[in-house]
Amino acid sequence: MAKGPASSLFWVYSRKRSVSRLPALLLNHYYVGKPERSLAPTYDVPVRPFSTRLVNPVILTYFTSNSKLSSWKVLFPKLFSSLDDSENDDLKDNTADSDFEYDADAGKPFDFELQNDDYVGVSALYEAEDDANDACKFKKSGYDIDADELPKSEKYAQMASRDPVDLYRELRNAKGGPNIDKEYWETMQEVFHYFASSGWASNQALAIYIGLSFFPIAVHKFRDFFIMACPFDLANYIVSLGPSDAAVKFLFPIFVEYCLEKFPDEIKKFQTMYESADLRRPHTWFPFARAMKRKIIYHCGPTNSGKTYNALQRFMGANKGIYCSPLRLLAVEVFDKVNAMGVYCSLLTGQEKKHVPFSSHVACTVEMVSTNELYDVAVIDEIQMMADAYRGHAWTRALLGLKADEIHICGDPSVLNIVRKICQETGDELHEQHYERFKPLVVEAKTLLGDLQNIRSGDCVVAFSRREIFEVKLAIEKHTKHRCCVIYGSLPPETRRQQASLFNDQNNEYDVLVASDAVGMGLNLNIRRVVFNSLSKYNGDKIVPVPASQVKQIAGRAGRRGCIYPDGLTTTLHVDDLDYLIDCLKQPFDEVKRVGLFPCCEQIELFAGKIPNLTFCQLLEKFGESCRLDQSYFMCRYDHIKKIANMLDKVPGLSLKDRFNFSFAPVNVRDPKAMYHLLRFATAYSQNAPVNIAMGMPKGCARNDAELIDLETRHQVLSAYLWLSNQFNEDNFPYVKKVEAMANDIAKLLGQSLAKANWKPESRGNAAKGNTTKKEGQPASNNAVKLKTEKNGCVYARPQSLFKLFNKKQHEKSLQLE
Ligand SMILES: Nc1ncnc2c1ncn2[C@@H]1O[C@H](COP(=O)(O)OP(=O)(O)OP(=O)(O)O)[C@@H](O)[C@H]1O
Repeated sequence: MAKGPASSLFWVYSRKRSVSRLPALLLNHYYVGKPERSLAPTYDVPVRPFSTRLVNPVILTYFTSNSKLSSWKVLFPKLFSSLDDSENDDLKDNTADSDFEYDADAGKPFDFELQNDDYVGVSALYEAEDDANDACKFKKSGYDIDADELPKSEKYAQMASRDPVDLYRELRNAKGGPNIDKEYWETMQEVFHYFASSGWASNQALAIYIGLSFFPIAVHKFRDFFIMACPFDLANYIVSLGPSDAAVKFLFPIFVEYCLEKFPDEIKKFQTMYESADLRRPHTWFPFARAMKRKIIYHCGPTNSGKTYNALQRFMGANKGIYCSPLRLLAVEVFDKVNAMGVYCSLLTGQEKKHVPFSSHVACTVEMVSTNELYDVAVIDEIQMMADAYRGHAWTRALLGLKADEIHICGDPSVLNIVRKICQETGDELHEQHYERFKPLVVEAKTLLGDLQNIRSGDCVVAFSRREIFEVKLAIEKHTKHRCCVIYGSLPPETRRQQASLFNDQNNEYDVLVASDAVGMGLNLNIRRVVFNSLSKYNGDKIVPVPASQVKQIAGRAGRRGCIYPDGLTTTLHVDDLDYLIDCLKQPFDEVKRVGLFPCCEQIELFAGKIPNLTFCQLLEKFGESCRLDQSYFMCRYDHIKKIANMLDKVPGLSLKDRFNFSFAPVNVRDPKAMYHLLRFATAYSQNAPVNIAMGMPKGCARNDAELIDLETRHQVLSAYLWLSNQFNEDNFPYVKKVEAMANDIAKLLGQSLAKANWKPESRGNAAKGNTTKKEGQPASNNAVKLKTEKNGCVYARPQSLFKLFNKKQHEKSLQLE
């Protein structure tokens, strides 16, 4: 039986005799103040401890914040409990029943923590009442005061302090229809609507195994029950609170009582699910690594400080080593470099396996790392990616599971503290080596004054969308003598490398690089100055400022040691962005509090065994809803995986493991063509037929943006084929050689197309529909002019300086205080 607060809760609940221990446990948990671990994964809403700060704090806040009532600072909070009278009596006395193994602290007087924001509504309510000062007449034990004689505030105070169990019992035993008028009824509806959408309440409900998906249904039923049975004074009080956090916190313990009684089956079901979706203590998943005494060396510093270089020295000197890379591109670079230095090294990425005879070393992408093999030295590059919302789990798994005597991890300081914590749990010995940048990065205050004609040789212009990248390239090539290379995420690694070499080579006309954030990692480039075209980007939802850590990482690419421009410069295109850039560079690294995890296939299989008859997509969803995590971890986002899983639900004959593997295939889920091919592959595989590629080669270079996007998609499909051939039995994927050749040819075509690209870019959606707005040969000049107009027309949402924002907030606060 798991020992989390939630499980202990259920344990007491499910034991008939000890039902009345429930409040004691809740109380203790609150009293201790810091739960050992979070109850469930919550992605946006911070996980709060389950507590009894539910009813009484409303009144307590009032009492404790009122100097006249200071004698009420220490109170016995009323507990909420089961409905068994005999057992409740024990609690009402606040005396511990030794049979029930009460915690010694249960029922002791304590100060409630004040959470002013939460209770603002109620405090304001009290303040509005002149007669509030008389509240000290009210005694907690004095329920015998005639309620009708009390001023309104006292009535509310009395109501707020009532035992939720008593209240629930009254409601349950109430006879007849609702006692409230229409206006009240509407406000009550709003209150329950607020309750149903409260992240706090849904999180707290997990403690009694009311899952997130069942929570709204439970609230709905509770609402119907409550409104039908609600007496006037109670309705009056709820209406006075209105749809507010105070109302939620008042209602919640009554809701708990209601759920415990009404939904035992649902609770039991969710408990079973909950217990099989256990992602706590992930370090124990790797017993062999735990049996080793590993030495972890954290190479900690900013970009271009020599971290990876030093780690690779140890890697090359080892008898057997593994290098784990964040990108395929970087794995290939290390593979080439190490072999060139005479150390036999194989390559292992999702798409390619290159076995070098007699090799004792391997360069792989971090997802491909083996936790079965034993190594002398392992290197995990860019360890801060542990916090990545999508891929973080791969780094976490590598750090926890690698069987290596010595593990070198390279990265910025953002994850230093959490790595320290993890090492304490794993028992590994941690050594820290701190680094400084070889040469400081200099910010050019002049900027480009909004004019791309101020671009110079060796500049890298960074833009955060494919569209912007091509617009900038077009403008530069139109208005200056410079030629541009291009690097962005959806280009194949081979093309990115080709573009990087073209830019690095001093003997050609390509002297400017236009790139997305993909330039921030992995490529050694001869960049003299990084120029930010903009500092906002679309995050799939809205336009947001580029995070400071990313700005640092990208700016840090300027002036790398060993390149022809060792002094790094950075600036912005527009003067208005300069403050934000400077702020970002000045900021210390944000400390990462949680790192990513994702269940392995076996964990999902185990979970599936508990709740049969669900599709794979539903299984993933349920797992995400019900899984438990320690405080240092979050479950990685899996919306893209779910999209593929959802599509494949229509393909019969695939095992759960097949579905799991297919769902991780590296395709852009927003690209319908790529998704279509993936579906085709899965269908053929499910029928045990040879999976064919069914895709021809394009005749030549792309002549417009739609054709360029088409090339990118084709490469992606080929890449997915190769990836799948490595996950499944190769017999099912018999065209690997052909596909490899096609992928190489397309990567080359892409390179050639980029060199010629002088057309106006389109969005992927338009291109996919074949909706080309620009025909071949259309003059580029109009586009460049349009580009300027768009810029002036505020298409770009400029991020504000963080310090300015901070000062503004401070100013607003002081005004509010005044
Ligand atoms: N001691 C050294 N001798 C020669 N070259 C070095 C040395 N240390 C680092 N370099 C070179 O400096 C450049 C930056 O080093 P490295 O890649 O190790 O930095 P980093 O801190 O890991 O940066 P990033 O995180 O951006 O990769 C590389 O080209 C590397 O080869």
